[in-house]
Amino acid sequence: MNASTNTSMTETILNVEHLSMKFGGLVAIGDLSFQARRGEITALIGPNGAGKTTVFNCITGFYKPTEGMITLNRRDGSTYLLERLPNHEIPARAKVARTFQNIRLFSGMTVLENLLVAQHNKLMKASGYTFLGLFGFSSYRQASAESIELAKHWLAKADLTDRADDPAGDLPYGAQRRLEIARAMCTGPELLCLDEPAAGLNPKESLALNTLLMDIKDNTGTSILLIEHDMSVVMQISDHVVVLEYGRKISDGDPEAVRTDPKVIAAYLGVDDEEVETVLTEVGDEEVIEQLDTGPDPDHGPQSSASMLAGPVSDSVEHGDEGGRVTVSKGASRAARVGTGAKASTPARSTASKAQGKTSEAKASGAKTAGGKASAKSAPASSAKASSSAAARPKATAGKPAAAGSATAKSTTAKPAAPAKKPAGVSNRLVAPRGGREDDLLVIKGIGPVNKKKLNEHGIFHFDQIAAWKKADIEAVEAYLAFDGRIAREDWIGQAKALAKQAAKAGAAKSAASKRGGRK
Ligand SMILES: Nc1ncnc2c1ncn2[C@@H]1O[C@H](COP(=O)(O)OP(=O)(O)OP(=O)(O)O)[C@@H](O)[C@H]1O
Repeated sequence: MNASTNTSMTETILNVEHLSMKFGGLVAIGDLSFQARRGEITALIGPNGAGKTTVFNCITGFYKPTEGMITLNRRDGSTYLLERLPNHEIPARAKVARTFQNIRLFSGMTVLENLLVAQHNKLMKASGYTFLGLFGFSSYRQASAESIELAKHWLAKADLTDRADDPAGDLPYGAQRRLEIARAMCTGPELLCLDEPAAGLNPKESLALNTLLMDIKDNTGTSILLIEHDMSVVMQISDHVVVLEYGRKISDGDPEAVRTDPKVIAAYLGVDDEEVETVLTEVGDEEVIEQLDTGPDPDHGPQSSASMLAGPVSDSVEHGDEGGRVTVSKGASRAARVGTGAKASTPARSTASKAQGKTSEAKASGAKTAGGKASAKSAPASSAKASSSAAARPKATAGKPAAAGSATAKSTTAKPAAPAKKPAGVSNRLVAPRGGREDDLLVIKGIGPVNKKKLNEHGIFHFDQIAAWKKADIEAVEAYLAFDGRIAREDWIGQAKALAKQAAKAGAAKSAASKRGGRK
């Protein structure tokens, strides 16, 4: 048994130290350290491919990390090194439970049965792992009654009592998410790991989720580690936020500190476009605004990557030679670009122009990244380490040139880059709204005023235009919106199809009515 008493660590439930995870040549997580405190909600955020799920998979034993240590301190003082525990022992012994990005319920079983199945281990133990349970062995009967009570308790907490006898698969999406969490809670976890619990939820369902998570936090003592893209959830309920970019930590602190951290804003981590603008205005940091306001780089256009945020295809993360430290290519990180404090308008372009050569090299070698995720290609020897000094806040250096010797500082004196190529446009763009009247794109969840403005600027005014987008259109649009994958994640096309259908129906009804009116 690798459990030992450790009283000094009682405030920290989870201690991740120098965690690295490589998949072949790809470094999904590089030298990551952070802590989660007992009784708190810790959020792990970052753009697609930042390594969040990989961290979860290491904590819950699905992956054995390449390097590093993950220590779980239980309330009774025992300590478990999770990377050494067989994965099936992590829930039972270390008391870590998790949910997945894709709901994994027994959809044919009832809601109540799902909660009872979760307690199978406890019941098996009570039966002495024999058939005695069938004959009403008293310890089994007691455990069985307790299991039902616990299931009922979590049914009520998740607001699912009325649906107890319905098949889990019949529940609305938001209720299924809550059921998954209730099921995990029936195992009595000390640490609950939730992978994007708010994904696909409508605002009402999101609110119900927040309520459930706050209830868990306030009344059970279970600590929560949360991966989430929905910033309203993160900012409202988290005590502590850790931000990843390309497998490395770029920020760590309370929600307000992280929200206004220029490195985070620069990386657009999990923050909606609208929110970025609000934050920048609140922060009032013109230098950061200027640095970000350079428009999509040609290297970040749809040809090389689906997102201007994803970095050129050749941008990479790799292990350095000394001490197994991980280096991140400068061009890969928007956060690092801000961190140099280099003057506005030149850094992004200059870095982009430097990256141009690498991009074509990557293309030639066929090193493509799916959905803008980090590629496994080696960074050049000159790539700067993404050290905390490189990531110093630009406010501290406002108005000053970047530190001598910094890669980006040099780039500020470079000749201006060639004019940017325009990213390929959307196939069905219009010069102006049809009949001079545009649809209210703001009713599509995920499109806020900033995105709407950008869409309009790119000739998109109507639901049916969005409904008709194909893969290439989505890539073209994502080149000027923040975040890879948001169109699919928020199902803009599905929403637009439904709205276009409604609008067509309303239009048909109106013209029928006017015809009838004309005949009278
Ligand atoms: N089993 C695997 N084999 C190879 N590469 C993997 C594997 N799992 C993850 N990766 C890669 O590791 C990187 C990090 O992926 P991960 O899923 O952890 O990111 P994430 O931050 O959770 O992204 P998302 O928000 O899209 O879920 C990605 O480049 C991904 O392609």
